[in-house]
Amino acid sequence: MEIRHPLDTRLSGLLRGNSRLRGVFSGLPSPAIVEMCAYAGFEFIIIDNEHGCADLETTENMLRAARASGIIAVVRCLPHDLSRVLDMGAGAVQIPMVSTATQARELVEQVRYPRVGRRGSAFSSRAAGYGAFGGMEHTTRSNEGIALIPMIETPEGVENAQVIASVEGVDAVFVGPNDLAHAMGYDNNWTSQPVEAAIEKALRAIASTGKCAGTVALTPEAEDKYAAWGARYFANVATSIITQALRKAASRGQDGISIQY
Ligand SMILES: C[C@H](O)CC(=O)C(=O)O
Repeated sequence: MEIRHPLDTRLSGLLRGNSRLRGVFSGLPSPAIVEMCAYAGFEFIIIDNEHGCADLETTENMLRAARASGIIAVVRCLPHDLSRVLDMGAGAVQIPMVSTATQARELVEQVRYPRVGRRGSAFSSRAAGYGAFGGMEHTTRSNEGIALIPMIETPEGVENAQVIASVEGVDAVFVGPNDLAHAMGYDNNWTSQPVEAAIEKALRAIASTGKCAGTVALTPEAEDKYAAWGARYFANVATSIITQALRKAASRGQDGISIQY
């Protein structure tokens, strides 16, 4: 019998490659949405534990659905949830509101076991196969394979994009355009010129370090524009896609309006 390791470490390798990666944020607390995104053809899903109502148990079941269906799972969570999210088997974590290299280094400490960082041990957790893949095997697989993706969402973060991306142990940096627009005083108008200029500045700075840059891309045109600025990791928003499709169906195809996220 072939046994699949519960801790999926594929993303860290892909982030070091050259190809574009496409995924979706999902605020919906459901293993079914994970499977739907996998069967739709997305490479990754960002299980949202910053927003939405997914609790930790549902998140663990969503990680199981990802492993079974083949899609890569990233969990977006706040730093104080990192320990439990990693123990339940997240192979990639995306952390909001990182504005300095010091904050990024602190996240590396939380995500990596000693001697690299100071993550607490739970070698009988799901991530370690409930002990079946514990010990040094688990330490090495986790320290080398878990992808850490800080999110830049403030003007300070944009200024520090290069040093944040340069932190050893950071695998990619994601620019959150909506929060950045808010922080810059443009409400959620992240297509306004000054916000676009800040997104471009951050993406170019991240890419200049050789680390993978990511952001939200809702259309192929947007993806191509951000790719020209150095991005390679693109996330759409599942709830918006679904609502938009439902609205179109409910209006018998009349209402093709694009939904904000
Ligand atoms: C879809 C996400 O909430 C993206 C994000 O954080 C943003 O600020 O934009």
